Amino acid sequence: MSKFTTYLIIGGLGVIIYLTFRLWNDPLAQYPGPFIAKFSNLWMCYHTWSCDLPERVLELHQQYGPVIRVGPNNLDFDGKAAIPKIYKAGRSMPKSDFYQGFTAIQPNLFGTQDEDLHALRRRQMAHSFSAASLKDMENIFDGHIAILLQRLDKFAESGEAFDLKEAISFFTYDMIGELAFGTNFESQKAADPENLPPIPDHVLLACMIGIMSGLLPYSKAVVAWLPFSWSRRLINGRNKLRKQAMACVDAAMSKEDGSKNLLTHLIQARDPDTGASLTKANISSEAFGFLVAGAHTTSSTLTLLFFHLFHNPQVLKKLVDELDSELPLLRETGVPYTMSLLEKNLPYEMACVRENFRMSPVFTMSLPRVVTETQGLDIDGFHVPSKTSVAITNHAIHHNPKIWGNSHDVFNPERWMGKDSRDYATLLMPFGIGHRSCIGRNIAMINILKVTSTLLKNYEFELLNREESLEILHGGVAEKRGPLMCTVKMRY
Ligand code: HEM
Repeated sequence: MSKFTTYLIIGGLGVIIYLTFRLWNDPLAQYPGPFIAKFSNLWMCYHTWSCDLPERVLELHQQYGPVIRVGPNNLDFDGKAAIPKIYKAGRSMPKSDFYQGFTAIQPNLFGTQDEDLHALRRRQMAHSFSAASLKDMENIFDGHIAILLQRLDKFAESGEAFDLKEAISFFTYDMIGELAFGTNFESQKAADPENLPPIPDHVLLACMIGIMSGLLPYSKAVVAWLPFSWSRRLINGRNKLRKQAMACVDAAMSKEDGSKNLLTHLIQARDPDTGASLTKANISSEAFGFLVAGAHTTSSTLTLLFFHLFHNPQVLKKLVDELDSELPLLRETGVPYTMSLLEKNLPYEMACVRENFRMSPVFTMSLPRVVTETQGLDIDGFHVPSKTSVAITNHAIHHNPKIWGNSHDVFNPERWMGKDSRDYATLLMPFGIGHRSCIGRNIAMINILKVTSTLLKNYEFELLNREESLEILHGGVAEKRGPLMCTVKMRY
């Protein structure tokens, strides 16, 4: 027998012994799911890479019920009783190793598993994200919206068809870039997709590494050395983004021009107990986190909202009627609507925004937490052993027919106008839930409300392809597949 055959037999025996051991010694054996998930995270990895993981998770819940097994140590729930157990238990349910995949400079507010560090950073940053502080930065939002309006005016004058998804992406990257780094990426001006930071690639890479951390202890190092063009593309994208972030922070720290944005707030942030400030590496990793967590999420949400509105003409008409009766003509003032005006009274617009978050949440990666109680934890009537990773996939709970009825796949803002809307709101988790939920929620809402109101008040959009059905790529942060091609006319 050749040496190679001997090694092959020994390797094969090793695999058989491992699999048998896992099957006999499997604390999650009772939970249904794909067979391969009993042994490995490859099922999750494959579907993350295919950008359809949330849809496969939804199908499994429809087949097996409220809890499914998606990895050797991973359960996914889709019932309302699971929400407080997983996301409102504070420090007793910390983030899992999945989040290690997101560290590009240092662990930041989003990715850190250290609850003390998280609490300190959240205290240091809370003020900059408050509604009052954002009012001081309203000029940043308005400046970039004004450029978006100029671009749309040109399309209206020429009658040329254009990609609204791309126009929104340029706007959002410039806007969040200026908030996070005090730098205008000028992608609206360049109108070149090559200028956009490679955030979707970074997020996809982070999710793949995060999922593999349960499979390979050194997954980050391993991915860096894989000889495939796709892994090289993702790694290069991350390196480019990291360099860009650090250069912007260097420039902003040396300029001190009195401008107010999230970066200048980070530079001034102090530990309330010790007075210590953040180091340059701390600041870079937080600003990097803002761009990654805030730009693609906001632009995707806006694109999906417009897609749903344009494909539901009755809803669109009702919304435009509300804007016409509640808001003054914009061209008389010359600047986008102020937050104080929009906050006032646009219940139907808010219902449309909520329904879009329900139908098409964009932060659709799994948000796993670890059970730390030594005796395990009962979640929605199921006993979960200690150290298990548990999550709720927001796409799956948002489409659970037991909660939303059989019309869960219909875009129907009316469901947010009725008496059940308060209960529904507790089940909507586009921004996560609990102490690790989105700190940038106010920024996202300001953008969404300002852009939606301003664009629909000023323009009438015509889709190039009315028959197009919605396909979503779930690469960690979801986006509509392909462009959203339109023509546009001025309304007045
Ligand atoms: C529509 C837009 C947005 C959506 C859907 C969204 C969604 C989310 C979700 C689901 C989480 C929780 C993740 C988890 O539990 O692991 C989160 C956290 C976070 N988001 Fe957002 N986000 C949006 C916009 C923003 C913006 C504009 C910023 C900043 C400029 C931002 C910064 C963050 C940060 C720093 C965290 C970590 C918070 C913590 O752990 O304390 N997000 N976001």
